Amino acid sequence: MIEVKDVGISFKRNRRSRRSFKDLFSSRARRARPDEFWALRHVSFKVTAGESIGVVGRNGQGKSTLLKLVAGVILADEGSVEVKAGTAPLIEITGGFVDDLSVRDNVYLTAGLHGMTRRQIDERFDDIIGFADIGNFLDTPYKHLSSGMKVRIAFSVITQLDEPILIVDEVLAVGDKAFREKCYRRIEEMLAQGRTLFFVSHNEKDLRRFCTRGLYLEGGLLALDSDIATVLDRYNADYGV
Ligand SMILES: Nc1ncnc2c1ncn2[C@@H]1O[C@H](COP(=O)(O)OP(=O)(O)OP(=O)(O)O)[C@@H](O)[C@H]1O
Repeated sequence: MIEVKDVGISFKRNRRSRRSFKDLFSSRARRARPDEFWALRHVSFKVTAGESIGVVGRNGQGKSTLLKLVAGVILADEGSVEVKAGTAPLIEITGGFVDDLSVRDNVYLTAGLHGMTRRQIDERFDDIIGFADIGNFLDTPYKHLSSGMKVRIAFSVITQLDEPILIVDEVLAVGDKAFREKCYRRIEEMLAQGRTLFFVSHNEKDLRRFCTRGLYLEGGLLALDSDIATVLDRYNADYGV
């Protein structure tokens, strides 16, 4: 379902140092500047349908970047990422929502972008809003919601999409305990339906609960790709307290 081959992506540390016009025409090697670094490099793995994968690693080791590559939000500088099915990503707190649009409009926009018709969205609208349980804020601009409310509505929408691959970054951590548990049950239901999951978390219990396989990123490299227990043991041995 997913094939990531020798993928690399580089970022600039300093946004103000622009690429010169000359750089555009020079080779990739020449373009490698001291202020560029590889957030991910030489990363390869394959995922089959129905697998649930936990991505672990310390802060800044490339976990969210990997999720964004799989979601197609960013493109690799090296190698290839092939994703043979649609993805429902919840990677940033904003959930890809537009700040100035109301909650209602954002629901229609996001679901529409994932191929749902207006009628299909109308049918699921009450379920989406009911699950999020955000009270009477349907016509409020998204930017005025609290972080927890933003995540509630974003999670609710993306889990109502029919996309086979669910991608969830740590954002759920801002939800309150009761809502998190509701989300986790929803994720379990989706796994039982055979969906594929990519999950980033710093919570070992959650990783063990949902994931069968782990990818351990260290310094942008894939340090270990194994069953989740082995990956967590290794991560704990390296950095556990
Ligand atoms: N758009 C960007 N421009 C420049 N640097 C970036 C960009 N996105 C990510 N980075 C950098 O790439 C590295 C990897 O970031 P990433 O968000 O993937 O880490 P992470 O493992 O998800 O971290 P955390 O556990 O803190 O969420 C970091 O050094 C980060 O600063």
